[in-house]
Amino acid sequence: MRVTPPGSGVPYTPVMHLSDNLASTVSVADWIRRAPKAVLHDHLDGGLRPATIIELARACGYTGLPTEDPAELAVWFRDAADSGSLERYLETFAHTCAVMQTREALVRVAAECAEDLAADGVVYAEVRYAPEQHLAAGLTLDEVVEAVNEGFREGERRTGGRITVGTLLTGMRHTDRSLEIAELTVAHRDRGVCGFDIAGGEIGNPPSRHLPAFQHLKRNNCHFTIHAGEAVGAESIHEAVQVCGAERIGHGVRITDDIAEDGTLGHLAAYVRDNRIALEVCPTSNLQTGAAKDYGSHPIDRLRRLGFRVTLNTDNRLVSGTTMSEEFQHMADAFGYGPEVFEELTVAAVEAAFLPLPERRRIVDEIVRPGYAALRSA
Ligand SMILES: O=c1[nH]cnc2c1ncn2[C@@H]1O[C@H](CO)[C@@H](O)[C@H]1O
Ligand SMILES: [Zn+2]
Repeated sequence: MRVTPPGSGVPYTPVMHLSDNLASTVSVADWIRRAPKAVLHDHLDGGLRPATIIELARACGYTGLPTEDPAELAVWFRDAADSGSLERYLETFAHTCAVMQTREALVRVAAECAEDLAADGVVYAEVRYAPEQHLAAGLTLDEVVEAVNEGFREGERRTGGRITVGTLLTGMRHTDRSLEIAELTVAHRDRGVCGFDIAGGEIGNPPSRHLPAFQHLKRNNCHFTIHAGEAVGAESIHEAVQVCGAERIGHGVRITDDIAEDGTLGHLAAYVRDNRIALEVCPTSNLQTGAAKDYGSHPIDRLRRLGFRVTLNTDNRLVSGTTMSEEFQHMADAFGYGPEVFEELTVAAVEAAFLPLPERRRIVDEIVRPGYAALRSA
């Protein structure tokens, strides 16, 4: 049997060993798509619809796109990002950011993002972007945040409330606006913004460069995560957690530098595991940037078995050519994961969400658990 998961355009031959209590009439791709999912690490500017980029480029007069054919553009992004280098991966964002400079464009991209995630079975999402990258046509930082929030509220409405989306405001590691973005996060908290992040090229830009931003967030009891342990090893994770105070780690897969072959944890790895610091793992993106060799040898499974709070994420749906369903499928193929493990990963993500505790519990108890129970009895 050959089935095509949503968004991939690539035929799959699913591994049919996911029998766990599931009626055999339900295909693997089908139950994966229907399974409730939560994504904590998804970049707004890395997940646009190709056709939208082309339309927005025409509207704003951007002539730098490599092609005006949507299918070709999707392939171009995935291939260009598939270089083994994080820096090259990040170069592709010049095209998406170029067309995300007006209020209308931001509202549209955010609304479509909510729709696309919901269509893929995502019930809770934290979507991040760097407001400083959307000022070229004259918007202010506040206007950028308001436009994106408006788009997400519109997208939630269009899906009939099937998804809840919060945003994380990202400061870029190579610029010096992180304190300003941290202040913006505090100013818009509880109004669509649930936290802060630092992203961009990791080499040469340690998180401690942005200490004043993190101190401001801490003084104001605000949540934040930091991209670390993607292109640089465990020392980057150490800074993010111990110097800056990150509650979650974006990627974090290089924590394996601090784990011996026999599974003995060094002090940093033990601290991360024992404090339940969530790792926002993005397998396909890791393959493209060279942080992992292939799905089968990706450390996600080892980390999960060692008791780390592992979550599964897309990073950039367009740039990495993926969806949550496809990430699930890759994990099913590589490690034989079935509904039990996906339920565990989804609950872990909701528990690590930057949401009030009662809201996390509501999503787990009223949406995630019942959703998986319904799948099992299908
Ligand atoms: O995996 C990643 N590692 C580091 N930075 C990233 C990654 N994915 C995207 N961005 C960066 O975050 C910005 C805001 O969304 C993007 O423009 C991109 O430069
Ligand atoms: Zn990322």
